[in-house]
Amino acid sequence: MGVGIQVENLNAWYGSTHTLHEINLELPANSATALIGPSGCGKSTFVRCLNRMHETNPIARVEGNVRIGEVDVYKEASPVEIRRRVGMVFQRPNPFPTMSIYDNVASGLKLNGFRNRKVLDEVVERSLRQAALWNEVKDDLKRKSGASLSGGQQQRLCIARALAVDPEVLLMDEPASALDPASTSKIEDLIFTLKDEYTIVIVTHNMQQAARVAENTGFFLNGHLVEFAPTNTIFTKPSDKRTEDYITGRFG
Ligand SMILES: Nc1ncnc2c1ncn2[C@@H]1O[C@H](COP(=O)(O)OP(=O)(O)OP(=O)(O)O)[C@@H](O)[C@H]1O
Repeated sequence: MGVGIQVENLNAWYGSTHTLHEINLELPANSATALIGPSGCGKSTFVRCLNRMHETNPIARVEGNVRIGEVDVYKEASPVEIRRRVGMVFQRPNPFPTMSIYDNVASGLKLNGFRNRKVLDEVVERSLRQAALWNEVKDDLKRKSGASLSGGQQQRLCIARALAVDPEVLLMDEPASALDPASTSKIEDLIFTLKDEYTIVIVTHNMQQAARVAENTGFFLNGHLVEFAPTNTIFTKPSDKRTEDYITGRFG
């Protein structure tokens, strides 16, 4: 099941550059939230703070509180534990190129010491079905490598890999921006069905995509969260002039 995310007074830096300023936000469980805003406004930095990826950069720093369900991300859990609970999918599909499709999906479990073949088989099938890829790859699971799939299939493989460790939250940083329209549409359909079981945060430059998949949308500008509201409100009656200027294409 997905869990809610609470963010309080979140600030982030790269070196001495203050990149995120006092972000306060509550993301409901089992829903999709879209994050929009012009390039460089801090969307990726924000999602990377949710699963402690930000701190993998030696010059990066975070202050503030993030709760994923009941867990205080920065005080009560290790980065490894948080990254198991909070899966991530990136703009460019990044399957392990030399591993088979099967091993790509099973990699997280194997890393955690799972060896039971039957359990692994079940998890691989379930994850590939959830990612709507099973039917396309089931006959070549151990024969084909992750890199031999099309871009759209690779991205669904990465989604399957993220789901295999049973996360509660799925962060998707522009997951469809490198894909063609048909593959994009598959990813959007997937987001729609995955919401039943996971809480989803999706960074997107595509406002139609935000409108199609997300219940709520947050608009970032220069490291500030300008507005957070039901997606329909953001696109039809934004309360801040800057949001209106952005969605009507006056800047960005
Ligand atoms: N590794 C890094 N080191 C230093 N500064 C960084 C790093 N990554 C991002 N930044 C800076 O932090 C700010 C926010 O970047 P971020 O990637 O979070 O924005 P974004 O809204 O996701 O942009 P885009 O839509 O182009 O992906 C930018 O000014 C960027 O230059």
